[in-house]
Amino acid sequence: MMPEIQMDQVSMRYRANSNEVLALQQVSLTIGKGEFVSLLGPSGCGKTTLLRIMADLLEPTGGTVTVAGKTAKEARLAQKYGIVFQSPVLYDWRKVKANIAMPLELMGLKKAEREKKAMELLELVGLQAFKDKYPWQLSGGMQQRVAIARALAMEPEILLMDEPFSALDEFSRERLNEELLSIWSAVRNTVVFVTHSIPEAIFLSDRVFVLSPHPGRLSAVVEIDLPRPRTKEMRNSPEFFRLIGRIRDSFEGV
Ligand SMILES: Nc1ncnc2c1ncn2[C@@H]1O[C@H](COP(=O)(O)OP(=O)(O)OP(=O)(O)O)[C@@H](O)[C@H]1O
Repeated sequence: MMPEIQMDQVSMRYRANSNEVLALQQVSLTIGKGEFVSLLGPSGCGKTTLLRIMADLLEPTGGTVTVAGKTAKEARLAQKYGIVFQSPVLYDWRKVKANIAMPLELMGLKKAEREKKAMELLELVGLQAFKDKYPWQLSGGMQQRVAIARALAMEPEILLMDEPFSALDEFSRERLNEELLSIWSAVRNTVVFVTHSIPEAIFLSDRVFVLSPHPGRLSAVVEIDLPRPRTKEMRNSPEFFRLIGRIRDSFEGV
């Protein structure tokens, strides 16, 4: 496995007024190129902090981060990242296709190239029929698919997703999990997915990094040996329940 993201003894200490919070304590991990991993843990364990450090949106107070042999900052400047946030950050005044084409426009691509690429991305996320709608005319799940398509527009080597489906109902969320895997099977980049849902982390990932709070640290790494492609029937399999049990156990004693 070729390493894509390496974190060595990464710590993050926040200072708020006179209080200090140790959000991450000496986290070391390696994520392989083309791997799908989840960062899983209860609220406040430092998942978002860890993701932001990977993306160079936040500088750690200790430790080092290496991304594809570069520093996180170099990787950011080389546009290695696509990011999807919890609530889709879309431009309300732009139609769906124009939202997806936005990064391509900023890169100075010609109109014909932008159109072609935007249509490919719309097809990838199954939203061709909605290309001329405005974001507010779509459901929450569809908006998040637009945000995913836009994050993929620059063909990022790494896709960082911060609880992208947590605002959706359980049914939409499970469907979006399946759709995300089908998109990923076409793209096959490295994905780091933040969630506090154990079944979501299992269903999606090759490996699950379990974090525990106060201070935030890596408490377990669980290999998900379910075959791919993953199917919804797998959610009811004994293997799936065994993995849920294993991850629950790794939280105990925290
Ligand atoms: N800017 C900040 N200033 C001070 N403390 C912060 C700041 N950001 C986060 N923290 C604290 O750091 C810890 C980790 O926060 P973080 O948001 O990374 O956790 P999380 O696991 O992503 O939580 P959630 O699932 O609720 O989003 C928490 O105790 C939080 O209160």
